[in-house]
Amino acid sequence: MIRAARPAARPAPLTPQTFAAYRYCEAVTAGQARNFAYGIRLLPADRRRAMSALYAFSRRVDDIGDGTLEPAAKRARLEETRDLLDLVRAGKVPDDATDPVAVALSDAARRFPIPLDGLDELIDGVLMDVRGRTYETWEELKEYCRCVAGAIGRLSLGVFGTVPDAPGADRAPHYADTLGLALQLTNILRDVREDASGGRVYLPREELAAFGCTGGLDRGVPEPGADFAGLVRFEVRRARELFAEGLKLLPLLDRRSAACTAAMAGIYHRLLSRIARDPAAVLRGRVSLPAREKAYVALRGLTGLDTHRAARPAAGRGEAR
Ligand SMILES: CC(C)=CCC/C(C)=C/CC/C(C)=C/COP(=O)(O)OP(=O)(O)O
Repeated sequence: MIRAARPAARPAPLTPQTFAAYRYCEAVTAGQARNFAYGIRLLPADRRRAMSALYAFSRRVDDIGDGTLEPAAKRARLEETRDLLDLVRAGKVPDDATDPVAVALSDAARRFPIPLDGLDELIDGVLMDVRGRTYETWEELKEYCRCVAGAIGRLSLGVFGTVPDAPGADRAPHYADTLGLALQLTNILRDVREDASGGRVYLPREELAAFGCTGGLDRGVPEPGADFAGLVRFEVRRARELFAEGLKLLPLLDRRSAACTAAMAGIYHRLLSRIARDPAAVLRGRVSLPAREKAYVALRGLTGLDTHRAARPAAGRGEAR
């Protein structure tokens, strides 16, 4: 079980090489984490660095999956990444190794009880993508979401820790995992058209069929008679339930980790509300929040305000349901 928010012993100072490696990971995070960077920025330096290392490693895995290589080459690259992870886990990456992501992740894993097996799960999830797996039911899709997002929640919790003697702290991994599911389902709704045009359909086949949405999403034009808005509202309801459960994590975290989590979740929760108000928007393009709104949500994360709103049931907020 994860307990202390900080390692007990006074941490060793960073070597120049690990400092440079973290700088690289922080640049990747600042440049590419359009949403999550807002939360990560709220953490104290040691946790911010560790989260950047996790982000940079995850980004690499994701980029292999989303890239243009042939499936066999993608699988080979993913297995190479797994081999690198084994070296990190075994403590066999020296500070002067050439790969800054491996150096930073190794240092982070020495400082925090990060359950690195979560990164194996991420690789497994991306392998499902590469193999073109589709999902018949929510139960099946949930397994995929657990690998690619629930695992990120559990890895993050390793960096955050829980406050000492918090009642119910043993539930923290479950809440972190569930918050990851909420984020991933939101992501799947947001990217439904882009993914469909790349030949990837994540939403459960039986649910697509129940709403008559069996084709046309790649062109942004559901088939005649399809109830696309109904499908989206159904998935939004599910995502909101996952948010409500996952956000029970917040009282178990210290203020800065709670702020980071609240900012990440708050931004995605607002994205979900936008999608709920106008389901067809996801067929027209990528739904996103303006930078100033993300900054505002992050600020509210620091005060706990947005999180409480996200954790409340959504009834009566004037959105299509
Ligand atoms: C406890 C805790 C911190 C839980 C959170 C777990 C977490 C951060 C999961 C990430 C999953 C996700 C939706 C990734 C999308 O990345 P992307 O690069 O597609 O995102 P973007 O396009 O929105 O920037």
